[in-house]
Amino acid sequence: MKIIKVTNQVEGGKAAFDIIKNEMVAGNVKTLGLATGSTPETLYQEIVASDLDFTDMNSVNLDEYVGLEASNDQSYHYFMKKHLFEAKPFKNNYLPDGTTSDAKKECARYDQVIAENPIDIQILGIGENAHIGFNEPGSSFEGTTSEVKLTESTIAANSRNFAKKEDVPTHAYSMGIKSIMQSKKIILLAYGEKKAEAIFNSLQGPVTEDVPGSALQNHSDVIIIVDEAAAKLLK
Ligand SMILES: N[C@@H]1[C@@H](O)[C@H](O)[C@@H](COP(=O)(O)O)O[C@@H]1O
Repeated sequence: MKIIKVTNQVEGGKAAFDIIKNEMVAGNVKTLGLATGSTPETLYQEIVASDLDFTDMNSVNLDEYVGLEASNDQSYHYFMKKHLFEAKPFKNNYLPDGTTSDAKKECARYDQVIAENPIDIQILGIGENAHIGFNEPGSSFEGTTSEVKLTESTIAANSRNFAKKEDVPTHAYSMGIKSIMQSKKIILLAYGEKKAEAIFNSLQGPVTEDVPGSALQNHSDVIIIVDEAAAKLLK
């Protein structure tokens, strides 16, 4: 596990961009695993401002809220379009379909998408409770795509993006930890003091399903990009 400390989120976006660019130039990337949330926004800004071409590449996103149409401005489809896909077209962009009510079928479909598009580099943010994707504490490390019930703390944290807390969906489809761990390379980004505990527990605490991010300790190629505040509990 390599830890890169940066001064702020803009520098973090640049550091992640440089890694992705080098891997792309070396011909190592066919499929990029993407994340939502405010954390990867500066990385996406770097990509948009660059001359990198994604038209031969595929993207696979981690998750989507259940019940939100792609046109809903709170959906992760919408987020990705706005922050990346509109400016940088890919061959295919895959996300779970939040409007499908047949959860079993949708999760099987998404597992198939992941199997057909092995992820070369997976970008991750982390929740304050150390969730990755939407895999909340207690999620199995052997899990594949599933419908997840969001915890109260995740709903509270994510409510800042919604008009009111009641608008936050209670469920999401999320890629499982097993699938995340099958990515060849993982870049986890975290900024701000609110993430300090999650970063410490994930990187230096025991490896346990109570801390989803701690699964990353078992991966052979993980790069953590953190600012001082998120790194402040690390020893
Ligand atoms: N499902 C997403 C995660 O993938 C993301 O890492 C997390 C943190 O969001 P933020 O980057 O806005 O702090 O939020 C959501 O729950």
